[in-house]
Amino acid sequence: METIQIQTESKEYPVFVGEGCRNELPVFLTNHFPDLTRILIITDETVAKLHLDTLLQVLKPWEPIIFTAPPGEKAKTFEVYYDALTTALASRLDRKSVVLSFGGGAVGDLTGFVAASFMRGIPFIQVPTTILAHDSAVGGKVAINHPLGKNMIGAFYQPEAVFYDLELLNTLPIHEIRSGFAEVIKHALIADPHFYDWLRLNIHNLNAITKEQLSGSLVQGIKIKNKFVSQDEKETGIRAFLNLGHTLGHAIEAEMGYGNFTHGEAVMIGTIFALKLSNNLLGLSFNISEFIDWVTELGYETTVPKQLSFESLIAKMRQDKKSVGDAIRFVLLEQVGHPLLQEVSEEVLWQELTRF
Ligand SMILES: NC(=O)c1ccc[n+]([C@@H]2O[C@H](COP(=O)([O-])OP(=O)(O)OC[C@H]3O[C@@H](n4cnc5c(N)ncnc54)[C@H](O)[C@@H]3O)[C@@H](O)[C@H]2O)c1
Ligand SMILES: O=C(O)C(=O)C[C@@H](O)[C@H](O)[C@H](O)COP(=O)(O)O
Ligand SMILES: [Zn+2]
Repeated sequence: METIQIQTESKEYPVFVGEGCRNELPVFLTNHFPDLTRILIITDETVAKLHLDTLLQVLKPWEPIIFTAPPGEKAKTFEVYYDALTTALASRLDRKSVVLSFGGGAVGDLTGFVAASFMRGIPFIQVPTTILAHDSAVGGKVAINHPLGKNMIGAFYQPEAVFYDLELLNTLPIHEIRSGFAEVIKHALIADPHFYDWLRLNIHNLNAITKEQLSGSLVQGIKIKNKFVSQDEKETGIRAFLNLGHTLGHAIEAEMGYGNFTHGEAVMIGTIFALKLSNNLLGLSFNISEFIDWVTELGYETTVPKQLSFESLIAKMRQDKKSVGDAIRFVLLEQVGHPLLQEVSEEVLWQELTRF
């Protein structure tokens, strides 16, 4: 088992990564929460069916309360958030209780926001079950969606610990592996040219990725995320670089209807778009066609879905959290490993979308 220590301004906490690391939960709970009253597990229907028994075996002495959300982005609605809070209240959670997220990024984002807002904040622990969650379970961005924009209602609220048990990833379908791996590629592009080259040379089939390749990629992704989050917890500066591919990616997710396009697959299209902008506006010399060939081999879509209009995508991008006034800002690359945040005019966006 590997431990990565996350050090933010508001909290320091461990991320345990390894097969079977869920078994360390009881010792952690006993040591860190001697007065623990109740545990509320927030999960989703799919994860509950596949893995909840395994977790309950470990947490048996605490007789946890369970709230089961619908799978995927449907977990990140105001209604589900409200229902989860109702369960917390009806089950008489108090400030000595712990909320535990058991699922992917959607469940994690929901759970974190429940924990952040219940009684103005009670502790929470992340037990992620997707590849994507190497990103979402770390760093404390918690949120639900609004029809007008992704993750628009939320908080910065760090977990007490992350138990990333890689055994739980074995049941992921290929499109979720692909979605999660897009954030691994993003982490490499913004921070680590050697890691990026290694990925491009070694990863050609996401169905056949070895355990060592996967755990190595996830650990490296978490370390890169930590580098940004530890210096800029609340995204006043460099944390925004973790948003490479997300300006267009979030607009695609919202316009397609949340859950109809996976987060990572939308981010990959957004990343290709940002790389093209970087080549055209910053003189980045990046071989886009080679990149597109590689990610096509991995099964990613590489263009904006035909049914989406540029007007509506640009309107959504205007509402992105990185926008200042009406100015849309993109994370671009000067080089692999050297990101920057740059305003891109709507006129340029329109031109680039037209030839994308
Ligand atoms: N907070 C952050 O920093 C951050 C970072 C990246 C993404 N996100 C958010 O995370 C979400 C996407 O994350 P995700 O893809 O993990 O989300 P998810 O929770 O929607 O999981 C994806 C799907 O996989 C299923 N699933 C989960 N674990 C499984 C398992 N072990 N086996 C089989 N199926 C399983 C889920 O039921 C769901 O249908 C988005 O809402 C995105 O905005 C947040
Ligand atoms: O942690 C961050 O910061 C990120 O930007 C990570 C992203 O992968 C993630 O999708 C995040 O939820 C996006 O944040 P948002 O502020 O653009 O909603
Ligand atoms: Zn993301």
